[in-house]
Amino acid sequence: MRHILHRCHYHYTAIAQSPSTYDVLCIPKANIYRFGDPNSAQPVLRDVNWTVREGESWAVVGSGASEKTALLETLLGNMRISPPPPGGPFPSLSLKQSRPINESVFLVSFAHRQPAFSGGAFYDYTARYGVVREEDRVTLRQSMFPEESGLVRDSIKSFIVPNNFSAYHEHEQQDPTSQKEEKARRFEELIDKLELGDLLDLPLVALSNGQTRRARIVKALLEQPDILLLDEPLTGLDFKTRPRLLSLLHSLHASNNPRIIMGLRLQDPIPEWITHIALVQGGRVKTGDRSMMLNELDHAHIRETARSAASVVHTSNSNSEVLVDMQNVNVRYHERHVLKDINWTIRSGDRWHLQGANGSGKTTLLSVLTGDHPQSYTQRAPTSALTLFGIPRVAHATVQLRSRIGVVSPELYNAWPRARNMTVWEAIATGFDGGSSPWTRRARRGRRNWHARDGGELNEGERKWRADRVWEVLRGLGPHTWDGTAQGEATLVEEFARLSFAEIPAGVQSMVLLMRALVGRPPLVLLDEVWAGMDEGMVRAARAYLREGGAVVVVSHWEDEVPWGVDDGVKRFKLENGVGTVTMA
Ligand SMILES: Nc1ncnc2c1ncn2[C@@H]1O[C@H](COP(=O)(O)OP(=O)(O)OP(=O)(O)O)[C@@H](O)[C@H]1O
Repeated sequence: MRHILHRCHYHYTAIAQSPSTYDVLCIPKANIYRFGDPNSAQPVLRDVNWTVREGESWAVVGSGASEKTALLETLLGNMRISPPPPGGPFPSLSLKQSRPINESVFLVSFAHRQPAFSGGAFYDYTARYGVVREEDRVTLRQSMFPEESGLVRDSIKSFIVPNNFSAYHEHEQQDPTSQKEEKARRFEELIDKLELGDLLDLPLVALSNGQTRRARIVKALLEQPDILLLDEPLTGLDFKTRPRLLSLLHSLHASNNPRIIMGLRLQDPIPEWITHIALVQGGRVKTGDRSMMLNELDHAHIRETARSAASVVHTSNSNSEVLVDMQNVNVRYHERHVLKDINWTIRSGDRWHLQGANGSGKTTLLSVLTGDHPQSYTQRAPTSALTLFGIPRVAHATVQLRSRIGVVSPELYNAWPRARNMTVWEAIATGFDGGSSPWTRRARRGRRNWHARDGGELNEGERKWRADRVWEVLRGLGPHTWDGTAQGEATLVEEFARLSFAEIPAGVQSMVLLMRALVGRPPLVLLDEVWAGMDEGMVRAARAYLREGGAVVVVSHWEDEVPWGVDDGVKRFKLENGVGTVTMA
């Protein structure tokens, strides 16, 4: 594609012109490097030539989450632009020069989920389901107004600018009371538009994934940035919330309050109000208006083929073994009755799509099924029953259930320890027992041996089976499968297995956690929002791989992310107002 070399227009030079000609951002023909890397190093992005003008609405679309994120990070000032844009190291030009970049440009990313806050240790995310601990009691409302809720100590209050309104609206010079009122008014409006009103007094830890994501967007908007970068904002949002959010973002963007730039995956639909697209692929950025770039996207976007691939091998029938049997299962948190008399049977070979709006109880239901939820113990006769693998839940040790149910979920991803020096191979191998280390304590002191399910060590035959199985999964889902060529399998797989888990990109970490869930050949696999952050090639490889194997439950708000079609006999379990219903596809 022919690149037009843009000249950057500063705010102060453009001010006499029509407002539509202002440049909001400008990177004029430059390479992007990580800070600390010299110009002789390999740039993260090459020959970027990109101008965003006032009035344009941009999406940054990328095939790999890491490249797309690199461009968004550049806008945040976290990458080095060489040569730098005229007037300074940052690409944002039309903004108030007096405002530091960390106040004027914000990024809220759903592609790269929050890493664990636990300094590298595995933290117990199941704590959310039990009695909420004192330190987790911060409510949604308090988190939005920390300076007023006692969460900020008096001694540091004077260092906090109540909000950024005075810096932002220099000419308005609002007094502190009207600033507060304005912030409160905006808060009410946003809470209403994103339907968070009923949740304001819940502890943050009690919010579902979709509720948390909406809350993070509100929090960022209350900080009044000039530009809000939203990376994959539709991830994990239910189908009713998506148009609401998009319409809110459109109206905010139209009034420059703030300007929105969206990060999207190649496979995501482009909202109709987006006028321009920056396509990040193979270390280069192509930019242009919507109609021109949609052609580029079609070209870049290899349509999913897995659905039409060879038909599935394993399917269930009414004689297949019952793995899970729920009879009148209920979960309550005080007056909130989240699951009401749920009846659900999962058989060997079943393919389930678990559906329901944000907050409808999907994660809660899965946590009952894995035995992580304390209320899984209270589902007993005569009122209810929870039978797992043929025996009542209460008769199972929870650790044993972990080796029989493979799980990938946002909670697991967030909680996964990253500071430890764990290789990709070891991370996958933890899947046999569902813990976070494959080795016994003694092994860590020098003699490496596998954990066994009873806490002891394994014999040689079992050790060999496990090691072979890790390599098998790596061959089935490793990097050579993501580009569809399957080239260089042996070398790629070996090199990949040796990488540090903590240092691979977020989408690749998701892929490794999927391999971990599958490695032990568990009879039941639960995949909750498993595709977040993965690029299209990974999704395609994973979907093709998942067409075989044991019973699988997929949680996704996107019908086309479910790896099976009608012909594969996929069944749907839908939660609505706490009630579950089964529908066949
Ligand atoms: N400790 C708690 N106290 C009160 N309510 C809670 C608690 N934990 C969860 N909830 C509520 O239970 C409901 C179900 O949450 P859950 O995480 O199961 O939803 P979900 O269907 O998985 O949503 P999403 O699609 O957003 O991930 C939510 O409305 C949530 O706020």
